[in-house]
Amino acid sequence: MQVDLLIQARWIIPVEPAGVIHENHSLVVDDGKIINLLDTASAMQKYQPRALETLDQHVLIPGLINCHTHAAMSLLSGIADDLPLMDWLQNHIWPAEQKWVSESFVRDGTDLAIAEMLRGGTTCFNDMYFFPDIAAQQAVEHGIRANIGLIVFDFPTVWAENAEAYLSKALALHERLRHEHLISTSFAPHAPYTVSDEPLRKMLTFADELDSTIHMHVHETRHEVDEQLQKNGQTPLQRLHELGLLTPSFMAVHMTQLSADDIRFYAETGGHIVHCPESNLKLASGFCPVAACLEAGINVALGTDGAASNNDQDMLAEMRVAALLAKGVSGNASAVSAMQALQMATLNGAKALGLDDKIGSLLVGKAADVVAIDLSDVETQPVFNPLAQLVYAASRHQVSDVWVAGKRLLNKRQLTTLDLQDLRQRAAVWQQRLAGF
Ligand SMILES: CSC[C@H]1O[C@@H](n2cnc3c(O)ncnc32)[C@H](O)[C@@H]1O
Ligand SMILES: [Zn+2]
Repeated sequence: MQVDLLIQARWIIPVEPAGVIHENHSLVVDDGKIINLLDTASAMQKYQPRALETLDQHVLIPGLINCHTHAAMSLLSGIADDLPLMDWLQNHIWPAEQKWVSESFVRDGTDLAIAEMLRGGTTCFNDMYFFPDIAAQQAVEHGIRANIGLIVFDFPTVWAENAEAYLSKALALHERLRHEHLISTSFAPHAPYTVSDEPLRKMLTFADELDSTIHMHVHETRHEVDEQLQKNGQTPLQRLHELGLLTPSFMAVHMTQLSADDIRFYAETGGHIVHCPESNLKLASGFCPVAACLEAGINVALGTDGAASNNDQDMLAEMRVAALLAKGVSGNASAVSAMQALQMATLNGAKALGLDDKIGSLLVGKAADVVAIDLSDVETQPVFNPLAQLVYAASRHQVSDVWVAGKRLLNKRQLTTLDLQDLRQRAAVWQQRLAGF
């Protein structure tokens, strides 16, 4: 039988079923989808591939899903470091965004982030930023999968002048992107402290009508919770629940401030958590009690956050930090195993985005969003356990090949849809512009 692509790999970790590691198996791809996963000897008998890839020192995994970022902020990496969230945001980032963020900024910044993400094995990103139309356009142009945030604030920014305008732009953009096969959308109200009740209620009506997910920063810092408690006598989570936002369509990003009661209650809502351990550590915001959340049955995905608070878009690193931090925080070396960390970076992200029928694992029938990592480097030898080497030792420089919907976007470390020299030049222009800021 003729097929588009056959990838022979030394190891394949499909993520579903959990815990399985195949050795000397092949992934068979046709028309952008996985059509079989079987031992290589049988695969070679059964299929005549139009393209054959032999990766005999590599581990194959599902594409990593960066479930929370602000891609274009890659152009702001390093402009304000070593500060707590509100100082960083109000005194540095928001003034810079107000002055510099434009369509061309978002185009160049998103391209930079897409290149970094693809070179690090990320095949899908969940974005929340100004000019989301441009982020979507760049994702389509470069062939990466993206969930685009239809942003909502309650004050004027470079994207819209008031809540009404954010919502009408959101609806128009959702309509425009509806038929893009690599693109989905979420409503993305920035945070409980930047959007008041009325626009949240309106947004929820639209989200219900369109059966849309919602993506929001929640309980990021102690300050956020204390300030809202003082103002309204409610925590942000209690307020969002009263407004009806907390459902299985809700992604709460950060969630570093959670009591045992909060965890129990949030688990009952069916909402998802997006854990961003590196950004939380760098801003000293705290940490999400991931082991307890998973134990309570909450789906926890992983994100990098923007490169201005991380300062990279490296999901392999995020996985490792998530596993190590969970062990440290819980005092339990078994908390967040290597397998759980990989699930958080793949299948759990797909579940949070409502895309687990399409991506997140290497099950037959899903899209061929696939990443190969070369474990032959001395740094990852010997390979007693490819999963442990992947999570605890491998670096993103070992990501050799990446496919999205069967299209090869990284070929032996070379990007196929982006030019590094051009990216460097565009980044340099923005660096000069912003230098005096
Ligand atoms: C709605 S556009 C995104 C908006 O969010 C800002 N931002 C980036 N990182 C964080 C964070 O960790 N918490 C809160 N807000 C953040 C970004 O600068 C944009 O203004
Ligand atoms: Zn964020």
